[in-house]
Amino acid sequence: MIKLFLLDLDGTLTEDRNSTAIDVDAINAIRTLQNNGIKVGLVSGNSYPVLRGLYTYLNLNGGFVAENGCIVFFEGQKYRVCKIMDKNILNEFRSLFKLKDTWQNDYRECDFGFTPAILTDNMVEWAKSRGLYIRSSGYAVHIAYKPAGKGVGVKKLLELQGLRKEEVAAIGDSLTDIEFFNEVGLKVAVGNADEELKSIADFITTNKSGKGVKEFVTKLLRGEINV
Ligand SMILES: O=C(O)COP(=O)(O)O
Ligand SMILES: [Mg+2]
Repeated sequence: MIKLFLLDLDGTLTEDRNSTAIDVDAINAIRTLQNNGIKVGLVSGNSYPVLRGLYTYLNLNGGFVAENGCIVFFEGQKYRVCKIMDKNILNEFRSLFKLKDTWQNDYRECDFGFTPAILTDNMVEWAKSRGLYIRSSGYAVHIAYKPAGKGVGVKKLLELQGLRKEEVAAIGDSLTDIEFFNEVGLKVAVGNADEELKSIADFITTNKSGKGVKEFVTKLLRGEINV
């Protein structure tokens, strides 16, 4: 039985990929889910303050994971599970690749985002040589010290709640959700997700992003998803 539903934010809870408008139907759907006793949480590459605010105002109860796995929040407590980023590494990345800092970098500790969200082979090589995690969410290129990635944060969040993988469902859109999916029992990709994520999903929604969230939640509550 699913006890916790974890959602990616950008491209999943929004109206579309590349949009930051949260889909109101998706909000209503997750509220109904919580009212039916299933906890709801967020797992995102966004910074801690952004997610803390959103989590509060969406009135969620299943905790959240910020900074692509590096920061975990549950029941009033914040946990940092990755190494703090070295400013020299950020400066090296900036000078080598000329990407733009995302506005949330002022509020980050471990995982930093840059735009445009296009990952090149040179960036991957550089990250490898520095022992860094690097991925594009479709919104930004993210770098952090390894071990990082949404999986490390999700693992911690499940431990804090005493939940088994099989009791948790996840929904996402991008390659940053691969590690997230590896830590849960039921993996759902929105209809417009990256092909690689779809290839490891148990369920792919017909609809894109937020409308896909609504579609999955409706099916789950009707008992139409076999878990
Ligand atoms: O922070 C980003 O770049 C994307 O965030 P997401 O993990 O919510 O899709
Ligand atoms: Mg996303």
